[in-house]
Amino acid sequence: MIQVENLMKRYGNQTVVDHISFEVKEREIFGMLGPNGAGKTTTMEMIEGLRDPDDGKIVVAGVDAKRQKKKLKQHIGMQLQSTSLFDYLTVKESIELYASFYPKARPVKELLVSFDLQEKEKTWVKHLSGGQRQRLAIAIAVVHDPKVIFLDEPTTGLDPAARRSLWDIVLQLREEGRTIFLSTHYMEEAEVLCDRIAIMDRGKILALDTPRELIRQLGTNTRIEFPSKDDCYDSEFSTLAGVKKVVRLENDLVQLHTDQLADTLQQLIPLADKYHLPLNGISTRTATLEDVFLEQTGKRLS
Ligand SMILES: Nc1ncnc2c1ncn2[C@@H]1O[C@H](COP(=O)(O)OP(=O)(O)OP(=O)(O)O)[C@@H](O)[C@H]1O
Repeated sequence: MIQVENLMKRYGNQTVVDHISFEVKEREIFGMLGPNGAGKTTTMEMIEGLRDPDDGKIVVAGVDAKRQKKKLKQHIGMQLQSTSLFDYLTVKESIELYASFYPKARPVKELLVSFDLQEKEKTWVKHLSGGQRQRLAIAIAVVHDPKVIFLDEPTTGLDPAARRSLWDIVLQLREEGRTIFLSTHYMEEAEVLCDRIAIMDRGKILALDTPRELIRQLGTNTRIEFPSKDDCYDSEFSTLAGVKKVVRLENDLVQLHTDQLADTLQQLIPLADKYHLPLNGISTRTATLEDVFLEQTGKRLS
């Protein structure tokens, strides 16, 4: 549904999107995960025809995004980081306004129901909660029934309940047969929603696959973390059963990557006893996309 080849964008002498290529399949939720400034918005807005690339090819639903911008608009819906809404229009009036921009639009009532905004139809935009505002922004993005929807960090700033309710909406959009391109810096969001994820940092795609496969490629499935001020015991940690890697984190934390959690812990406790190492605050967890990100970039996403 989307093909991107060798896409590049420069601002001054900074290359913010560095020759990236990828494809998004039909009816897929495709996520771009990366920290602030990674180049996600720039990439998304080039695909949407809002920014001109310096190089590369973009085809969306068979339309050349660089040359056929008018045609492109019929096929795509966008929720930008700052979708313009008018404070003193009601929810219903806002949808009607955006619907009037297109020759054919979905019935307003249907959108109010789909986005759980019936009770707010007469409420001014100014008085909506963050979650309701985002739901309205997405309702407006799909008012012309587009095949492809772009959501730029749709849940940033929302509380957990509003975030989950928005996830349901995104899943529903896919159920309706749409293709969704989403950017986020929340790993959980990427893990829950996305069929495939591109991990982006400094303008480059570092890894691209399903969340499950990205985690599987790490090789070890469990992380043990505990405070450890200096690295003099790290070589001993690396000999513990199951430990494949010892990583020093910021804040005097050490992380053991293991595929035999119970065995590692069984050997770690006597070792800590022997050297009087406090294991206060020790935690164990299954590997996540955060670990994939750490592995790829050497830094934490959150
Ligand atoms: N119009 C512009 N002029 C100059 N530099 C820009 C412009 N837009 C973005 N940049 C720079 O390009 C880089 C990538 O920005 P971009 O907004 O695409 O990243 P992002 O991954 O979407 O981050 P965020 O999550 O903060 O939106 C940043 O260093 C940013 O400062």
